Amino acid sequence: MVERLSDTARETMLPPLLDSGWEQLADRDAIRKTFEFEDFVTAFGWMTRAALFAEKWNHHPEWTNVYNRVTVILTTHDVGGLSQLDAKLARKLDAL
Ligand SMILES: C[C@H](O)[C@H](O)[C@H]1CNC2=NC(N)=NC(=O)C2=N1
Repeated sequence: MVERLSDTARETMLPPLLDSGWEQLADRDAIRKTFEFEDFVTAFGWMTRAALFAEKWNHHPEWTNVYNRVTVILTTHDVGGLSQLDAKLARKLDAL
């Protein structure tokens, strides 16, 4: 059962993500990052690989793509805020 991140969990999980370019949204409990690629095909290829993990983990990003940029927002709808799954997916997106 996935749960909203506790204050203690946030203290360990969020700093590394903020260091790698994720930011917390002011108006909801979510994180956002814009990934930039060489061109549209590279961006879309990355989205395709990311989508396979999202589907495997049943945890899906809110994202938009404009040419070579993909803006990703992560939050866990089932709990109304950030959970471990968001940190896990964020780390995967950074690594892809
Ligand atoms: C029914 C289905 O398992 C849920 O809607 C899953 C699907 N993907 C999801 N993705 C995200 N980001 N948050 C969720 O709460 C979520 N829930």
